[in-house]
Amino acid sequence: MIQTLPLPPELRPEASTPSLLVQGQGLTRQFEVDGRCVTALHDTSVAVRPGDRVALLGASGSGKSTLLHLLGGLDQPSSGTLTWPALGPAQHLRPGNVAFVFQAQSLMPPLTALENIALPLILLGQDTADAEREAQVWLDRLELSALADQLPDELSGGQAQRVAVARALVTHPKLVLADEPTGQLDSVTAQHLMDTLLCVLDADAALVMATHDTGVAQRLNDIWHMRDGRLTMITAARGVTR
Ligand SMILES: Nc1ncnc2c1ncn2[C@@H]1O[C@H](COP(=O)(O)OP(=O)(O)OP(=O)(O)O)[C@@H](O)[C@H]1O
Repeated sequence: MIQTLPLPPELRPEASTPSLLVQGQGLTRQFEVDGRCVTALHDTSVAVRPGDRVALLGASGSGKSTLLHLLGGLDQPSSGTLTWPALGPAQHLRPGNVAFVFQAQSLMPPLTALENIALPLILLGQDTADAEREAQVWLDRLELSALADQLPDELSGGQAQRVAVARALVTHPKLVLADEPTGQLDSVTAQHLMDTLLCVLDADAALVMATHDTGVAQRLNDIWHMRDGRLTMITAARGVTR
């Protein structure tokens, strides 16, 4: 039988830590499908701190995407509380403080690689020329300079995901949520993407990444294991931590 983990002290309802990037307590998310209630996430409590590197590991349908969407404010829990103590109210999270990298095909098709990367800065009110100058710096940093003028459908899967990483990080977000970003890449390209992401991520930014790939998960510091909508175990690189 699957049991929900007991709450560590920092996640108990009375605890509130201003430095936490996101804190979820007793999160449940239910969907109605064909008149039937599907519980995608059951009574799950999590906290993410600056500098955390977390892999969210679990089978298909275990609730990884549902949890990521809640943590990034893309969706709301059916019950439970969700706060971003160090980031402010949900409506101020994106773009800027929180960024997503999805599995594939998340770039804007009519925009070039450079324009895609500049877009979050423009949405934040930056002048287009300045935003594109910063985007060019990210293209250079990720060894994508030659692809500046390419449209998304002219890029390989690995190149498109590197552009998506640059677009996510261009605002220096404090919380990066990645939903199987290597899911459609071969293993060499996947490891290259992980190398890039871990190298260019700000040290005080947190990364939470959903993956099916234990090799990818081992590159991060903590592994949150999910099963049937529950967080069943948290492990560190060298063993069970709770
Ligand atoms: N918008 C939705 N409407 C209805 N059901 C949903 C919705 N989103 C998720 N679910 C259901 O919730 C459960 C968990 O889905 P979720 O996508 O979070 O799992 P996952 O672990 O990310 O899976 P995968 O690895 O395949 O992406 C599944 O049964 C799924 O069908």
